[in-house]
Parts: sequence; C-alpha cells; structure tokens
Amino acid sequence: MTSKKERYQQQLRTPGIQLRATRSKGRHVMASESLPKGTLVVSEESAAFVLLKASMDELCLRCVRPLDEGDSKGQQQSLFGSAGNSKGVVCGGCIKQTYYCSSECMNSDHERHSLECEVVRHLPGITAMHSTDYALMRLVLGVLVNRYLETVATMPSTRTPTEFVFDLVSHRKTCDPKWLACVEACADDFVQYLPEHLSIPASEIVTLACRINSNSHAMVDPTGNTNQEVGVGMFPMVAMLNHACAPNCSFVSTTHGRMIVRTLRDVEAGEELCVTYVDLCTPRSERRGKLLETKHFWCECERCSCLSGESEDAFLDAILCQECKSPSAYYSSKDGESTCTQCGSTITQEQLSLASFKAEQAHTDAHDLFKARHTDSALTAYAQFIQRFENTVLHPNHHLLISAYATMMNCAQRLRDYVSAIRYGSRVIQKMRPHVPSNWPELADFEFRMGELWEIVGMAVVEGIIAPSELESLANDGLIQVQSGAESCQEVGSYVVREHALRCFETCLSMRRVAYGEEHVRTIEAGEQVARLNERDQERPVFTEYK
Ligand SMILES: C[S@@+](CC[C@H](N)C(=O)[O-])C[C@H]1O[C@@H](n2cnc3c(N)ncnc32)[C@H](O)[C@@H]1O
Repeated sequence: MTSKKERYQQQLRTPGIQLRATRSKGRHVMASESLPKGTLVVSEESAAFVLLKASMDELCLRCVRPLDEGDSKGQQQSLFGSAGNSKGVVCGGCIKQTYYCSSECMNSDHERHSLECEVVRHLPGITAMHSTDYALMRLVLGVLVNRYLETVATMPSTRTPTEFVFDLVSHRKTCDPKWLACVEACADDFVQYLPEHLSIPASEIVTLACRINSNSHAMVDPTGNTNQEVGVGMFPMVAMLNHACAPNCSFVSTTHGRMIVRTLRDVEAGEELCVTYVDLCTPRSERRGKLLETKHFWCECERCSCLSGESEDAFLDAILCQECKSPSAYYSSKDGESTCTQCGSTITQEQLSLASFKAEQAHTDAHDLFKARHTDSALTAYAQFIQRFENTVLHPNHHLLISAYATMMNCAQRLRDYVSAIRYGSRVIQKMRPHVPSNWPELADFEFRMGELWEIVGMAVVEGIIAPSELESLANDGLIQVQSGAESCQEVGSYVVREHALRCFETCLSMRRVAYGEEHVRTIEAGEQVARLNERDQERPVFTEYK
C-alpha cells in the first residue's frame, strides 16, 4: 500500500519538485533542486469540471472544443430526448444544459452524464431558490459522479482521482455565514434528487462546496482567442501551490481542459513554488482583503511584508505629494496626519482619503459607461479622468491608471482608432511591468495585442489609409522614431511592421515559451506571427478584432 504522501508525490511527477507540509504554510510545493524558467511543475487533467452558463451552448462538455468544430455541426440529436440547438448535439434530458460537439463525445460521456442528468435538470431551480451559484453545485455533482465512477472503474482514467478533492482545505468554519446558510439550504434540496449510489449527507455536500469554493480554478477560452472564463474545475495538484504576491510560477489552462503550472524565472533549490490567487496590479490592502475574504488567510508574503518605500508596491495606491509632486515620494501616515517622504509637507488623513475617493468615483463613472457599451462617452470620461488625476493627484503607477489605460485601449480598438490604442496599450505595459513577474502571461497577451495593432497601423500606412504624419502622436510619446519625411508610405509602413509589430510578437513569443510552453496554442500562435512577419510579404494582416 502506498501512503497518501507517496500518492501525492506520484501525481507531481516532475523531478526536482516536492510536496511538503508545515504548520505555518500547510501543504506547499518546493523546488528540491534548481529549476530553470519554463519548467513544467504540474500538468493536470481536472478531477471534475463544469462549463459556465454562458459557455454551455458554445463548448463541448466532453472535449471542451467549440461545438461548431465537431463533426455533428448542424445536427440535432439527443440520447435523452429532443434537441434544440443548431450547433453540436444536446442532451434533451436536462434541457439545454449539456452540449457536445459530436455524437462520439456524447456517447463517450454517456455513462457519466446519465448519473447526473436528472439532478442537472432540477439544478437551475434549486440553485435559484437558494441564491446559490449554479456552477458551484454542478461541480459538487460532477465530483460525486466521478468519485462513484472511480469506485466501479474498469477503464484507467487520466483524471486526477477525486479522493484528492476530498483532502483539500474547506475553511468551512470561517466562510461567510450568509453564503454558508444559502449553501446549506441548497444542499438539503440537492440531496433529495441524488440517485442512491451518489447518496451523501447534506452536511458533506456543504463541506465539499466549501472545498470547491476555496480551491477551484477558472478555465479560460480553450481556443486561445480570448481570456474569457468558460468553466471552472478542480485541479487538486495545482491547488497544492500556495499564494505569493510576487509569484515565481503561473498557471494557465490549455485546450481540452488541462491546467498547467510553469516556473516564470529560474528558481533555486529550497525555494517555495507559488502562484497568485489575486490580481497583482491591485494595491496591497485590496489584495490582502480579497485573500482574507476568499482564501481565508492574511498574506504575509515577501511583497506584502516589504516596508513602504522599499518596493513599487507602495505606489499602487499612492497619492502624489501635493507640494513636490515627486514620483519617488509617498505620504507616510501617522496619528491622522500624512507626511511626504521627500519634502516633509503634510496633509490630513481626510484630505488624502478625499483625493482617493474622487479619483475612484471618476474612474467608476467612466467604467460604467464602458460596460454599458457607450464607447465614445467612456473614452471621453476616461480622458477627463486622466487629465484631472494623472501627474497631479495619482502616482504614475497607480492601479486606477493601469486599469484606465487598459480600458481606453479596448475603447480605441472598438472604435478602430488603432493609433490611439497603441498609445494606451504601451502605457498599460509600462505601468504594469513593475508589479508583475517577468514572463507574466497577461503581459505577454498585451504584447501580442500590441503586435496586432502595430501591424494594422503599419499596413494602413503602406496602403495610404493612414498618413505617416498621423504617427506623430506616437513619436511624441517616444514610441516610434520620427521619420525624416523623405520616406515613402511604403517604407514608413514596412518599418512600422518590421520594427514594432515584429518586436512585440517576438517579445510575446519568448514570454509565452516560458509561461505557456512550446506546445500551447498561444505560443504557437505567437510563433506563427513571428514566422509570417519574418518572411514578409505583401499580404494584408490577419487580425482578430476586439469586441
Ligand atoms: C489552494 S490551497 C493551497 C494548499 C494549502 N496550503 C493546503 O494545505 O491544502 C489555498 C489555501 O492555502 C493556504 N495558503 C495559501 N497561500 C498562503 C499564504 N501565502 N499564506 C498563508 N496561507 C496560505 C490558505 O489556507 C488557502 O486558503
């Protein structure tokens, strides 16, 4: 008989990586030898996963491919009754909640789905009645079904065994009581519908829901086209990695629902391998608050323990000194008064809070317009926000500015103002870089988008749609060398594509090789762009439009 620890270590197959457990850190993953950047730490198939409601009729529940890529395109068939979708194959038994790309996928999932179908049918009603998350309860069901199938398995499975899910921390005692009360009421109804062989006390359903809540991972668009979250799954080995606000690893989902963790930089033997559970560009207090609320611990990582002024972290929510406006200064607060670390001028705590509040309010107003798709008005509101607060009130690396420029980039792209989108995008990269590790996947995505934008702009110049003089705003920002004026549109445009688009795609490629690995669809996509531009070419650019 192998011990539980050995079974865990067998799952973490990578040499040089060890699972440890201590009182202060709980279980965690260590590098037992030095690991170069880009080392695959874990590659795991979920113990169970579900698709979010918005993706349910877009992706196959079996292979997670888009439904219209399956061979049953346009067919309407069902193992359980009538079907009503023009894409893929739908189960009529649980009424538009389970779709497959092909009848092969449907048939191979039949044994599993037949165990859950009846409960799934009632799930929208049960979860709505108790204000409980549908995906959470469907994942509870998925785990129970997979656990049952493991006990009767005749076929070897590549999935991580569900026994590891039942070992994860639940934090049930420290959960939000209101949330817990809803889940408890929901569990009471839920167990009524469970078939006999899945039967389990309602209280255990609640603990399982808490485990899922504390340890699940979002799965993103498997096509690699967007960062949209499409599903959520249980990856118990990935869940062994603790959090740090300056992580040395990141996790990304792959096509077909796997989750992989890779090192982002060279790691020394004896270092703990960590990922992040929160957005790294949010201020320390926000990160800590979110971790406390959702993961039930107070973050004491190196970045959070750094004293103000010793790290860039202090600037994420810093108000500029109203006297000296120095970007290397911040207000140090004591006894209700804040003193500038550079010039010593003081400001009251109320004045400081008011300045932050006004900036946050203006930012929220602009963002609301964006969400309502009033793109022109949103862009105007953001421009006013920038004019009013950047360099006067907010520190240049303030998190609201990062978020504002990222949304302005989206707005400009929606409005097909690609030159402005480049300007905003370059600000995002510049402001984000100090707060994220090298080879950070999100930063690589921005580089890719910048590559696309530079190529669009370059080709538009070649074709005379954009005059070279229109690039002046980029030249003023130091983003492009000013041309002498003697060059033709063809020369200027080609220069833009070669020197800017290609460089961005190359940067993205080298980052994704580390964070995603050579075989990931996103690395391949970046490699293809580099190869295409290197071979260049008179063809028009192929780009995905931002919606
Ligand atoms: C996904 S699990 C990580 C594995 C966990 N240590 C275990 O023993 O199962 C997340 C939980 O680990 C703990 N944790 C993760 N990172 C931590 C950190 N930096 N400091 C303290 N606790 C942490 C918290 O209890 C958190 O809810």
